[in-house]
Amino acid sequence: MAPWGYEKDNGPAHWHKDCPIANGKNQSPIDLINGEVKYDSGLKPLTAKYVPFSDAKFLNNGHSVQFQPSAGNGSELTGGPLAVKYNFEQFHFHWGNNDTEGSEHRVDGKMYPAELHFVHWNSTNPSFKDAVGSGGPNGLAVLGFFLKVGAENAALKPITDLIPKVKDAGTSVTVPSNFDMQAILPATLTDYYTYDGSLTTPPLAECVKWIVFKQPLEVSAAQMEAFRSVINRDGKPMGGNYRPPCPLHDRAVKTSFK
Ligand SMILES: CCc1cc2c(cc1OS(N)(=O)=O)CC[C@@H]1[C@@H]2CC[C@]2(C)[C@@H](O)CC[C@@H]12
Ligand SMILES: [Zn+2]
Repeated sequence: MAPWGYEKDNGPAHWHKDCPIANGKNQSPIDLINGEVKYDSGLKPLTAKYVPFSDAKFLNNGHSVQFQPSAGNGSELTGGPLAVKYNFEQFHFHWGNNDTEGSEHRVDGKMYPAELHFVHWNSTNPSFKDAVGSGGPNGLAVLGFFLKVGAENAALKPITDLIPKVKDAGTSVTVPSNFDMQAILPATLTDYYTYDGSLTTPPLAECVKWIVFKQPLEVSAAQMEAFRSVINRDGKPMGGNYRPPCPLHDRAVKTSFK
């Protein structure tokens, strides 16, 4: 099969041919149906401690645009549904070609124009790749934030301002060392959905504790348009780089809020 993508001839409906786990029982994303989730009073807020990176790239990998430090620097995630400390690895985005589509997770069938994933790996593993392959849903912890169009997002501006420099697949740019990643996050990481799932692109490994925040972040229309100028390896707009929802099977979605 042609390398995987999001087009008609290589999109999500084809992925099972190279990745049979695509039809597994713990796949992501899912539709978060409020009538079916279960409040869990044991779910505490999460704590993300992000230290500014001295050497990080912002890159276009053909499927997304991604913030990627060259090495760990002690940035970590703890709390919530997590039993141990998780190290920050990268963040990246999924978006649509118009405001009615773009997010991977949905809420009662509603899609947001984009979704931001902060990726962390279980620190009991020697490396990120080991964590991906560690088996079971505790290898990675991914924070998902919906993006909606509204006020300009000043914390994300240093990143969205770099997008024109990574318009073409395979390009990258150095991120200024004064970029404050912590500022992207809401002050308190309280109201979220959490469930056991997978990577949302091949190899679709079922290694992710998903933590999706109820409250969307806002970005301006201009910031949304910046994403829509990015192109993929086929020279087409990258917008639409989201997988449709997968069956829940017998998983429970828990919430930290009533
Ligand atoms: C969770 C973020 C993440 C990590 C990876 C992918 C996709 C990912 O985004 S997502 N949307 O969170 O699932 C696809 C490529 C994967 C990578 C995890 C590590 C690898 C599996 C490598 O070992 C080889 C291919 C890599
Ligand atoms: Zn993602």
